[in-house]
Amino acid sequence: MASISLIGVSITIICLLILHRFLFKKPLYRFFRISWPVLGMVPDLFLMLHRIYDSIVERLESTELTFLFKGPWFAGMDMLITADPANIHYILNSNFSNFVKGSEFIEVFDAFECALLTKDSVAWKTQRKATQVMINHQGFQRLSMSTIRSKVKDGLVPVLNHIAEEGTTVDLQDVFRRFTFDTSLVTITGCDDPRSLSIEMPEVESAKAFDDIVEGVFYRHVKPRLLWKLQKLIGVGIEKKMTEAGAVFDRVCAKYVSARKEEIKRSQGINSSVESEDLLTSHIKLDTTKYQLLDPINDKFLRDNVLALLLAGRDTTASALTWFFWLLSENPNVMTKIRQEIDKILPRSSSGQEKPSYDPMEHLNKLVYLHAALCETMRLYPPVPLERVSPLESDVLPSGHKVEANSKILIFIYAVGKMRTIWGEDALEFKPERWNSETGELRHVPAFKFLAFNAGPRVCLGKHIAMMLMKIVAVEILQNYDIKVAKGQKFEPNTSLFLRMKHGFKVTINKRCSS
Ligand code: HEM
Repeated sequence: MASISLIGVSITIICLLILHRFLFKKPLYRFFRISWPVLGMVPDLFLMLHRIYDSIVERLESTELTFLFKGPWFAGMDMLITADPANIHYILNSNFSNFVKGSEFIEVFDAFECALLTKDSVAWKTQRKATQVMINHQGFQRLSMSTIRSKVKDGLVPVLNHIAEEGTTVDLQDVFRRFTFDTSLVTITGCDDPRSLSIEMPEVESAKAFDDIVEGVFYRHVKPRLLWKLQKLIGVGIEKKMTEAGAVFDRVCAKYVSARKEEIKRSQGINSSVESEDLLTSHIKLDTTKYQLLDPINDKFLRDNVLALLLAGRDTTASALTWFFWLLSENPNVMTKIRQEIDKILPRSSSGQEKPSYDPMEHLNKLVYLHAALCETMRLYPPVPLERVSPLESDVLPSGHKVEANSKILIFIYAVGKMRTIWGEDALEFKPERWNSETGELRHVPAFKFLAFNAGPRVCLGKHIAMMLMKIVAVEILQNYDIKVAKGQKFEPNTSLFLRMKHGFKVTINKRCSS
């Protein structure tokens, strides 16, 4: 009886709060404060959905960087949210073996079941070692560099030139997502089909399927487990879309796998020194005497890894590039400084010229201010905004918070870069200078303060390639084009696995006169 009246009181208060929000168009309070009977903090979550990231940032700042989000009773949605570098260092490094992705993470990411992303313990260690060897392989590095350059020349430049000539507006975020999709597809599968970045901007079935899977995985994170499982069972809503997308991906990937297997068969014994090698080929050729836990004979193993590598490389770099060009438009002095550095260090190239005027390996590392501006972008807008882990055994974090075995911990990467206690009073300002020393060199920043690429033993394996790709694109655009942001847009992050711009990034483009 008592609990029924508690529910009644909760519902009445929530209705009043919602009414207040709609009548006065502003929230009663700015961040999660109240855990309601039965419903936990879900009403607050609902009221602040339109500014969820900033609400969590404010709450973290007011609670010494860690707080417990309470979900509804029995929904299994309680989670400890932290942005505390001491906790993060403990979880991702000093007590790494106790913090795993966990069984619920694997359920949520079931489309990636056999991939490195979902592995823990010994299986993760073996697979990470194998993937690291493949990514560091000279053949893959060569393929990545030549693919990025050719996609700039044959994909990006013609599209930017076309937009400039037509004088129309384009969504630069969409352009970058297409660019990184096409680039990743070649370096991961060895296939250059379909090409999503062209003047026609075609809708590509596999890119759409990929988006549906990512969207579905995100909703599984925020819905009660029983609800999405039920939706999956009866095949409705986003779960239905995910199943259909999985089938598209199975079909497309089977084509890539058989093409690579054919190619390997054809080239057997012909050439032992590999000029360039995509990651799918490296997976098929995996030495199972060395990596006994891996199963390259199994097509599902290959398919899940292709999908996970696309996930790792596509939206991450596209997101960082989008926020980078927006921040430059807001900070023209930074843009001028980057252009001056490029002009000083790189020989001038004209847009899309046949041979690059610089050697990426030799010259790009010298662009320290550009490097700093990219890091500063990802500090404020980390492409992967959060990371989820689960303790194997109950533990106490350096902040004093107790965490039970199998509970959920959310490392809120988005907040880490915004905390005044971590980055100083100017934390919200875009200042690439904070990454450079007085002599202009790159300053060392502890990985647990700058988490965009994760930290500790599970740090991103594609960081070097991602930085090269972003620098090549940035140089090409800054040397040859002026980007003008279209008026009347709102710039805010969406809520997804990746930090995209919710409404896109519409710009007009002018070609710069070469001096
Ligand atoms: C700006 C671009 C990128 C950012 C911000 C980024 C960020 C991250 C983050 C935060 C993680 C940890 C994910 C987790 O454990 O849940 C991660 C892992 C990983 N990343 Fe990246 N990434 C980027 C580009 C790339 C690229 C281009 C590749 C591939 C060539 C790549 C390959 C990987 C792999 C294989 C892992 C899994 C490591 C492991 O679980 O041991 N990443 N990345």
